[in-house]
Amino acid sequence: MKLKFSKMHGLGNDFVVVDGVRQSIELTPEQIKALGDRRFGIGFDQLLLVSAPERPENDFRYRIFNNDGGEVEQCGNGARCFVRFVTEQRLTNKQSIRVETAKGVIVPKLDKSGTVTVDMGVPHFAPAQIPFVADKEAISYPLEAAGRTVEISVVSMGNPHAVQVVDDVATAPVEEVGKAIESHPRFPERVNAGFMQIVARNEIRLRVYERGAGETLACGTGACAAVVAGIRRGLLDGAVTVHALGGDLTIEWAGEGAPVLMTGPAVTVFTGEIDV
Ligand SMILES: N[C@@H](CCC[C@H](N)C(=O)O)C(=O)O
Repeated sequence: MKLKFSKMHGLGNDFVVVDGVRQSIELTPEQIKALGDRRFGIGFDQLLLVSAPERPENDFRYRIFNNDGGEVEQCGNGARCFVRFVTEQRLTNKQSIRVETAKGVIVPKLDKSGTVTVDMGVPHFAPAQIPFVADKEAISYPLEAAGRTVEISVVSMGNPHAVQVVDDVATAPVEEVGKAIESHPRFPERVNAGFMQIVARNEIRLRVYERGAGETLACGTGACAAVVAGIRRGLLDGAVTVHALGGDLTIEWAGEGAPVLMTGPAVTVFTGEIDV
């Protein structure tokens, strides 16, 4: 089968985006893993499969796969690339698009400047909703990982996040500790591990060791989770610039029960066709 795709990125978090509206596509986890190989395949952090919605009031459905082949619930940078993709491919001319994900509908909007703002939905904190093994809900929890005790906040942005505050992201042991947290037994569905440095009440630096992909240059849901965790810990105010390795995002959150808004760029690098 010939598969047409676009190679895209959001701040260097890179994607292969596939049109499942006009092509009929079923990919196995092994095929996704092979396509994701940076030497023998195309290479990407996540593959996004765009298809027709299940419910008529929505515009599209999109499914997200990590480069280890596993399907996940949500992807912030991917949501922005999704909007640019359906616009560039002329699958819609709407500016505000309702898209079904594995964890509900999100509503990204393409701004006139070319950036995309996404309503990423309401964050959740109850251990069962992450899922995270804990006796009761708390703002933060001590966790043993890679021979140290770290203090993490847990946040579900549809997908699971564990965020810790560090003095300096440049020297934080992201690979070692991130890997240990990602597959820690207290996270039965694994987790994305965020390392956040507070620069000011409206500015952070962030690195994320992503579940199923390793450290990426940026993680949209990770940025949302970090800002929400920082606000709940009393360290940040409601609108924050997040400096990721690949560039900046703006994250806004009005507090408990409110949705998180994420604004940032989405770029098409090239289009192609590959045999699968
Ligand atoms: N890069 C993403 C998140 C992708 C999914 C994540 N690795 C998971 O397993 O939950 C983003 O921009 O949010």
